[in-house]
Amino acid sequence: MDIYKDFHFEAAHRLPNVPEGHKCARLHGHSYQLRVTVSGDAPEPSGWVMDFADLKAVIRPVIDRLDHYYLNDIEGLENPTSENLCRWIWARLAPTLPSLRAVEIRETCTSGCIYRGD
Ligand SMILES: Nc1nc2c(c(=O)[nH]1)N=C([C@H](O)[C@H](O)COP(=O)(O)OP(=O)(O)OP(=O)(O)O)CN2
Ligand SMILES: [Zn+2]
Repeated sequence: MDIYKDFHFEAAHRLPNVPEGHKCARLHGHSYQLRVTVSGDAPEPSGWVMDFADLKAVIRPVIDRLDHYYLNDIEGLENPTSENLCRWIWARLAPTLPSLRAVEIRETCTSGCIYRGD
């Protein structure tokens, strides 16, 4: 069974490796949406995979590192595509969240990435 928790953060970025003239080479920002999914059984007596509050507590520090920052300045996010952002978040959650199933980032209403690990 999969459960998930949604978050959002505001951040600025530019993509340094796009072709000349690409709009994303310019500094711009997004209201990022993040969904983190974990999987497991939901046995009684808890009846849950894990407490949503515990999931939130694990993810919160990662959000705090991203919210209202210029992503390119963050180590490991020098090329802050959605794909690299998913990998970066995964690497920080996986050690304390062994049941991690997916990290999803939405940059805009129409664009995003789902990462399920390598
Ligand atoms: N595979 C990827 N492609 C692009 C990424 C990315 O992270 N991975 N990022 C961008 C830009 O960050 C851009 O801000 C978002 O791109 P786009 O979806 O083209 O944005 P629009 O608001 O213009 O979308 P429309 O729905 O087409 O208006 C670019 N590509
Ligand atoms: Zn962008």
